Amino acid sequence: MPAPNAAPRTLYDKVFDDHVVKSGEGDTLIFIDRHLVHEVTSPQAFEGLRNAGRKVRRTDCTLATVDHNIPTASRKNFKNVSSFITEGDSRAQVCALEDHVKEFGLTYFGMADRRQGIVHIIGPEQGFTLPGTTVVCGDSHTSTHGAFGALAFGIGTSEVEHVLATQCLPQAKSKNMRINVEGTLTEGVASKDVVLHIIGIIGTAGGTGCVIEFSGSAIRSLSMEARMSICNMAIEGGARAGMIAPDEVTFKYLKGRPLSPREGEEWDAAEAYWRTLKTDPGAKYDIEVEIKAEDIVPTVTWGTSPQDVVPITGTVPNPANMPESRRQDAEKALKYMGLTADVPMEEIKVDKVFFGSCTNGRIEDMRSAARVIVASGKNGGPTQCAEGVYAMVVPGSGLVKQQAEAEGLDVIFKKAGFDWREAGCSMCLGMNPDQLKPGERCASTSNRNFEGRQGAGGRTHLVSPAMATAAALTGRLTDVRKLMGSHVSDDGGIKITSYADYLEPLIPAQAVADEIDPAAAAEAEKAEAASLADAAKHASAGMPKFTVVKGIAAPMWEANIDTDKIIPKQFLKTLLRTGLGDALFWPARYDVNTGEKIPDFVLNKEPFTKSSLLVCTGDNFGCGSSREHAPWALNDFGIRCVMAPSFGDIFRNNCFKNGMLPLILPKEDLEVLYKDAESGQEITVDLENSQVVRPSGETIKFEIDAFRRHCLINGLDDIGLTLEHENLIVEFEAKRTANWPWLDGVGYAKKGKAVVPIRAPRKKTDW
Ligand SMILES: CC(C)[C@H](C(=O)O)[C@@H](O)C(=O)O
Ligand code: SF4
Repeated sequence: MPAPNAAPRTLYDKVFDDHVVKSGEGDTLIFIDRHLVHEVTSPQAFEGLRNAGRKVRRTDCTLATVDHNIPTASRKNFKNVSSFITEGDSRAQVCALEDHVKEFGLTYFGMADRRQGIVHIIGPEQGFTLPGTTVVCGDSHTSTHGAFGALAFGIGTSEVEHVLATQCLPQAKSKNMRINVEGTLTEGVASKDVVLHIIGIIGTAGGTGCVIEFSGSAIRSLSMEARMSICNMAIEGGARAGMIAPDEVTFKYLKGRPLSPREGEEWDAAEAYWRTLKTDPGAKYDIEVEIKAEDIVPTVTWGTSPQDVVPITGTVPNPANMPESRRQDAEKALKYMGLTADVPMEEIKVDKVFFGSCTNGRIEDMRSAARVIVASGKNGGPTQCAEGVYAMVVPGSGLVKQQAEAEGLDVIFKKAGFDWREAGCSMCLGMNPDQLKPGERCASTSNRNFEGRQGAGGRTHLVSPAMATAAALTGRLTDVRKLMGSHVSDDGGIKITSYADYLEPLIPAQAVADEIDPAAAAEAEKAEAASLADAAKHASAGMPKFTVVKGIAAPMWEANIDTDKIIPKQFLKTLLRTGLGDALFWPARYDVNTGEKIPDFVLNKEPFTKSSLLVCTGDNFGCGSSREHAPWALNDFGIRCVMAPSFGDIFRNNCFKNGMLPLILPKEDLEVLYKDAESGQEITVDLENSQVVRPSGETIKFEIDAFRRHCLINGLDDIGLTLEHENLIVEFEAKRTANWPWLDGVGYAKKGKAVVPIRAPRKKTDW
């Protein structure tokens, strides 16, 4: 592709430019190459599609699986979802996805398919994720796929519907940020330690509004799996996406995957394009961070935000030594975590160990953990889980599990007393039965240590797979290097197999294409085009309008109010967009033991029970998960506008999609409005005149993107607006087929046809 402009560009600029369907006023409309779908964030999207009489535009570029809700117990006796999942809401959500994939003709890796697993594990595993592609999913950790040089980001449910209907998304261009890690990582330091260290430095809001490119010799030295762990947590650094330029390591990983370009001419063309995907010399980054690999040691979190990190060799931080702005948050975190300042981290005892998640549920993670068990034995250290510690290993996909079993890793784990489970998200967020009890402390290889994340009242310490294993063996947070001793770089004698032995080819495209009658296919394409053109005519004002909102404003001061806090996991199992108001801020609003309202919490106090605005002086409101349930819950409570110094990117987008206003204001103005809010007097947010009116009548002017403002004031439905550009989308698709033919779902069936799931070769599903 010729570069649209001659100035040196970053990797992000290049991938963005190559996907522009339409630029001009407002956001740029970009084409989406790959859409991953899971059961939690899709039911309302499919419902919206059905109600509007729309179809899934590109079934060949869409892949669905179930991961969040499913039990990780043995599937030996699995017959179907209805009989296997006993918890009603979880079952309903999984069954809903099964119905939707049938209705809309999507490729689906269900529980009886060994390729089922966490969305962010199966995409790369299948070669669905490719360099230079745009990848989205209704899930914040979509950033994982950026490890391939893809532009991959999480979206909310309204955007899921948008992509299903149009295969496009309106996107604002993010800023370019580079994090350069130079040098050699020292023994016993994993990529998880690198990313925890980075987040400790930049903070959870450090990457807000940016796409981070991770570069430098230390990053280049990492395997694809280790790179994925880094990009996975770019979202914890507040970034829209994380990216790493593709190189030989990437190409080697992708060769032979079921959905990778086919070897020969197609592969060669793809590789030639991929080699152009690197930042040009002289390209400018808006923010640059330099990190020395040698400074990184095994790292662990102590608090309730992923930025609360400390070297394992350190002590629990003392809020008294922190800057004033962080003190209150730190005291609250220590209280929640049940920790005392200045205690050595290695003295902290754990009750549980969780091994898995989209951060660290891959085969290399399993190997590194198994190696610790073997090395500890060789050193005369413990080889069994410490007394009273329950440790679970949850592979990220059925194929990871199968490969680990072929390598004998399951035996090493089981002998050491670990529980060997089936694939899924599991205790990473506990939407299934795998949860911590109140007060329980867990060393976890996952990515979020928010309050209540792994279970109400549970306490999470984020660590690498090796560190999690060390904690399981000793019963406390432990510097894994002590257990490894001289065996720190030893392979532990573990038999390594090739992933290729566990991948099965999908139904060859030709086999399915042959079955299609060309006349019928042409007819179907015509009908599809007509239906899309018809849908375009219905570009409508379908959203509630936002003009002027006058009302009580709830004051809040905390920084990093994440979407888990706004609406925790147990309320994500709904199939509706409504009815979540009572659950808003559930962990802070209700007593975890009695379920009674906490009188001190602002929304439980008069007059704030009737708030229609929220003023937050803390940064990064709505960070974390992509759950659109957060704005839905605020909306259902009656809150139409949140004012804060900064927002999590996905949350902010989700607000706009629901006719709500996430308003960024300077801290000084927010301090003033906070006091007004505290007084219980009404504040007016006047979008028509771009001003906030204080109770005194004094006005505070604000700026907001003109196009967003126009859409909010007129209640314009984004999908309808995109469908008005049907001709441009068709044009882009034709160009895409000509330039990047491997993206047209080649490994799947012909465009518009779903792949028939591969049958399990044996009856039992316990692979
Ligand atoms: C359920 C989903 C919306 C959520 C996310 O976006 O991250 C989940 O995967 C999580 O990790 O909290
Ligand atoms: S972060 Fe956890 S819950 Fe979210 S997708 Fe990854 S494994 Fe699943």
